[in-house]
Amino acid sequence: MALPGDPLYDTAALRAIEASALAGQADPAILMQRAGRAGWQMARRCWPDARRIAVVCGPGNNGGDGYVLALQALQAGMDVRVVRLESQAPRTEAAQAMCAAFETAGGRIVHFDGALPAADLVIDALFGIGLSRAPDDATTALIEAISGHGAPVLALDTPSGLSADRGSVAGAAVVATRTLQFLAPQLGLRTGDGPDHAGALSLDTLGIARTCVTDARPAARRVDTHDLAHWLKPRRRNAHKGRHGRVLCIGGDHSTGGAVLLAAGAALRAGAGLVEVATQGAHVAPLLARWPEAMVRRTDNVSALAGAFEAADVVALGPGLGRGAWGHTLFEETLDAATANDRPLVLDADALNLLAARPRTLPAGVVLTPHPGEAARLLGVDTADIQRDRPAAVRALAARWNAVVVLKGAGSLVCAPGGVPWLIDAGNPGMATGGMGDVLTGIIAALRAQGHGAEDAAVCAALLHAVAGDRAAAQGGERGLLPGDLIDILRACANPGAHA
Ligand SMILES: NC(=O)C1=CN([C@@H]2O[C@H](COP(=O)(O)OP(=O)(O)OC[C@H]3O[C@@H](n4cnc5c(N)ncnc54)[C@H](O)[C@@H]3O)[C@@H](O)[C@H]2O)[C@@H](O)CC1
Ligand SMILES: [K+]
Repeated sequence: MALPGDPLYDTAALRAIEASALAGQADPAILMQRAGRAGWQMARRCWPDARRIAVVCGPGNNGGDGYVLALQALQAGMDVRVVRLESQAPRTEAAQAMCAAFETAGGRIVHFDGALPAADLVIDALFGIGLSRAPDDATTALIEAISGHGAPVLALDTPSGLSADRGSVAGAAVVATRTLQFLAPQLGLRTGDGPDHAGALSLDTLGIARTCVTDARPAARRVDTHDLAHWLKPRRRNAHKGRHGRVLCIGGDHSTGGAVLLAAGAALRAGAGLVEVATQGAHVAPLLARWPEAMVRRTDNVSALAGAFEAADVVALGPGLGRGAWGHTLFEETLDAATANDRPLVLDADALNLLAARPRTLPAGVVLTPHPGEAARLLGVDTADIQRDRPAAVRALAARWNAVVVLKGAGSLVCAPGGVPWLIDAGNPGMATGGMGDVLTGIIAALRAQGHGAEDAAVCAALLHAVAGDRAAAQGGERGLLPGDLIDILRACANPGAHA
């Protein structure tokens, strides 16, 4: 069956796509011509009333695209200025040719002196996928002038200064109104800082053969609401509760009982057949009052759980576990028992911190759900290192722990060892609330219990979580969004097709 989602590419893959598209082409500048023309058509379509066009050109082929666009605009009778730093005259042969053609046609080039000319539209053709270092002071001033101009900004290929691979910004990057990507979609525009800089996204494949793209290895696959149906099929009519799996949630030390309550509720609403909770004695009654469908027991260690552990199809460990003696004991004993009984595990929150502090080999099929801070501890680096290159971080985590990893945060990434990461860019800032991760853990456990493999359960759960967050935010706004609001709406989202 075809994989769900849309592939996204990094710079290496885009270079390979370009090389295969150009193989056998007599004119290597053909793609630049098409890119500049596509940019001008997009500008006309989106801003038909713009008459004064400022085109900021850099020294590479992205600048070359800008000169082609500038010539097109000039020939259409617009008032066009190309603006560049004095030190950034075109350096590639193709860009030099496009610049010469613009000048020959009477086009004007001005050097940036701290301000851009008055314009109805600014074209950002400073850097594309060839960005290789943080911009210096003069370049930063130019980037800030583009973003602060006030007119709409159309970025060609990439908002200048943003890493097309990682979605990170070293120093400064253009904030565009729209970005027109060339050849194939870039991962960096969809993760990290990318969405805040790219604005609306468009793609022009520049007329290349489809196989040039399909032969390249994607850097990630992006899944969205409509992909839920790939995993969440209608149930068989003769279903019974035993068929939908049994989840055991372990956690909720004193003062953090709500975490395991949320995980259990999410597991129920994501369709687990049976949910059992092992927690501190004080939480048994409140948990039963909120979720009478759950089986709740007090526990001090796994031997007290014997039967529950063996009956469970999946064990979720971590929500509210804490790092005290109680959490420590349950952590060690659950991992021993899961290894001995071959039970799939979902590890979250303090189970991840305990794992980082006491590394051990994990049994097969584990799902880890770190936020960037937990991810940093699991790799022994700083949180900033994780955020600088989230795609590399999720791959490294999956390889280091031989587990499926959900790296949470804006643009969540899910990766199996040696695999291509999945990107979930649904979700919203309202979801940055304590307890949201517990809901995700419960959903993963429920899907795992219903028979999905570790990777399928993790990516589908992360998507379902984000979609539920967006639906809940659409109803009542982002500020004040609570994990419980997601649980309330989860059922509607977990039955795609039933509620069109
Ligand atoms: N790769 C492709 O498939 C195609 C590329 N085209 C365009 O060409 C772009 C790639 O061209 P290039 O490889 O020439 O790269 P860029 O034009 O993106 O930038 C590279 C140039 O900028 C300089 N540079 C990089 N970072 C800098 C910094 N921080 N401060 C100052 N200078 C810096 C480099 O020394 C080099 O001269 C694409 O993004 C796209 O816009 C299009 O013409 C058509 C197809
Ligand atoms: K650009």
